[in-house]
Amino acid sequence: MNILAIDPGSTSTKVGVLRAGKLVKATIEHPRCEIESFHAVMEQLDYRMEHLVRYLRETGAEQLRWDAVVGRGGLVRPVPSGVYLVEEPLLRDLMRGVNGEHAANLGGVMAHAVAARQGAPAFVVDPPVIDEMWPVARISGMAGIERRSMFHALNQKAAAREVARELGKPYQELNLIVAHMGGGITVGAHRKGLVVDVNNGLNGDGPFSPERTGGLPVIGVLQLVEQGAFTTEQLKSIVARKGGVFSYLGTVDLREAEENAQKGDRWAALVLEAMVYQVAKEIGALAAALSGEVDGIVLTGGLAFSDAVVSGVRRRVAFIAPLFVLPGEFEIEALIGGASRVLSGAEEARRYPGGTDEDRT
Ligand SMILES: Nc1ncnc2c1ncn2[C@@H]1O[C@H](COP(=O)(O)OP(=O)(O)O)[C@@H](O)[C@H]1O
Ligand SMILES: CCCC(=O)OP(=O)(O)O
Repeated sequence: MNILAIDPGSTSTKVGVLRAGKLVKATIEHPRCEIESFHAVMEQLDYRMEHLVRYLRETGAEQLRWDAVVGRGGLVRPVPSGVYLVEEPLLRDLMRGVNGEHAANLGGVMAHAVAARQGAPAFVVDPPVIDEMWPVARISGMAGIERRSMFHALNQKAAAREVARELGKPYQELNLIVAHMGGGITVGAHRKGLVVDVNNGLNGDGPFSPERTGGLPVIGVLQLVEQGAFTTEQLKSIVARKGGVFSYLGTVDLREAEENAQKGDRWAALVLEAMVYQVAKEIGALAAALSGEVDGIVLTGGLAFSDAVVSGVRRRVAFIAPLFVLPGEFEIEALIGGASRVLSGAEEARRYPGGTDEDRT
């Protein structure tokens, strides 16, 4: 089988080519200044496609006949976990960004563009909006504002399934707490195969991260608006891209922040300790949500490469359950895996619902 996987991130496009059973992965980096010259995510489509096509040409993959092309799913309407065929309603919702702007919206659109040239199917797998939250987790504390499922679903599910394999049990029989710790951080309670509670990774919820604020004291935010310190657009950008470690230390690179802390920068050390503390608190909260019935805690994402982060979280949560550390992310493998399961008939591709405005929540 030949499968192409496309995983657009904020400043890179990760690519996976499965060819004769062998997976080759690559990261196409996009300089921040080039990305920032676009106003909207979808305006980057031609730019990202040019880079992708050049990569495929240079690696000799342009000539391949794809059995499927699979992209990271975006911020579409809430859907159950699974592999989705990219058809008109899904394509339209990705392009409109019905649930928000994010580079991931480009994944399914790019996959469709490549696949359509050859009449191959295009898929997305476990988009960030998959919604398995139980009703009690949806109540926010204010009528009219609902907590919504928006998280690193693809990597969290892949990491959880990997730990289930290690434990020799089906994912559907385990209770796991998975912390994806990258530029953004989401922590999910996986109860018997369903993510029943998770912080919204983009809208200001949960722990702060290298580039996101996480949950903030609401009155403090309102005061900033009243004082005219920021427009709402600026605040949204801080919440999603320029908050967290960046707002305190001026970098989103944890290695740089750790180096400064090791050289004696006590403020940097305190900020990093606070991030670790908030991750541990989130894990503890979800342990309570699962009534203490936790088979394992999984740490994944780029920050799981950091000994200081892992040992800091371990120190505070080891009493709950055994810790599994899977540094980095497995999104390309999860995309290829999803497409392979559909092509081999092990799983049926799901159809994204019709997509009329009336349907939308
Ligand atoms: N070896 C490492 N030690 C500490 N931090 C690391 C290491 N490798 C990557 N990181 C940090 O992980 C974060 C990026 O994680 P990643 O999962 O790649 O995020 P994303 O996919 O969200 O961009 C950055 O803050 C980066 O500095
Ligand atoms: C939480 C939704 C997905 C997301 O935020 O991904 P990145 O952290 O890779 O931007």
